[in-house]
Amino acid sequence: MSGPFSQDVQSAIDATRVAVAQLHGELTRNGLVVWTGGNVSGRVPGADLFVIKPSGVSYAALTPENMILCDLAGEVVPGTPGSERAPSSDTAAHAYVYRHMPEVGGVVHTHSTYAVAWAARGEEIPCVITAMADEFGGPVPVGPFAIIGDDSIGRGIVETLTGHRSRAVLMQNHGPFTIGATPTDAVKAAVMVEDVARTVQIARDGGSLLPIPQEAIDRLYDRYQNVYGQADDARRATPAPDASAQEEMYA
Ligand SMILES: O=C(CO)[C@@H](O)[C@H](O)COP(=O)(O)O
Repeated sequence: MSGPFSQDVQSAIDATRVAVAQLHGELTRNGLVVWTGGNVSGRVPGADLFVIKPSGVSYAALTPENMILCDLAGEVVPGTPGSERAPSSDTAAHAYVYRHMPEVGGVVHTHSTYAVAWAARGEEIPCVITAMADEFGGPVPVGPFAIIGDDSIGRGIVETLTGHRSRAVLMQNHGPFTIGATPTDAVKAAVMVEDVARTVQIARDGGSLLPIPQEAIDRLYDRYQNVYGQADDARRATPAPDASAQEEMYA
């Protein structure tokens, strides 16, 4: 798709630019990145397009106008604001996720310390606290080692998270990638995965971890996804994998 766009699509692009630019501020506010590491993208509702940050640009300099509009092949849409700059080095990975997971509206990558430490060990985060059962419905899985810049990271994310309750994957030796129904939802998952990575690490440093029975994990997850919060919460737009599929995976 190339411009000029219909008024509806242009409005959606403009709103996505604002949201994605602002959400980068959450990565720095929550201490999930240093310098120019990490990135947020958002699908443009109603169009085969997404918005992502330019590569290697200071967080303080990110604005709606310098966000970059891409098609779902990961190509920059020429002639649009920001298109003169190189997009994020993870653009191909984000594009792959949007192509293969139509329910996903936002993708986030950070280098948050504790999550990266689990990724460096290639170790999934076990589900030993209720906050994890609520948010991720089980352990946070590890994805394969993948080279930056092509489809490999995207393939690893999609292969690992398809049919999985978790909206976060720890790409081995690299770090967390999270998905969500919206860009905000994906940023929330990035904040939460660092929080649980830190807490579980501290717990394990202090002694043995106590597992939560699968049946309790299922109940906590179901309640958090379907009862907690408000009925119009964006994450409700994404149907969660059913419990039986999860049980097979954990068997
Ligand atoms: O780890 C990586 C590359 O996967 C990134 O997080 C970079 O650290 C930030 O890259 P840009 O989005 O600025 O290109």
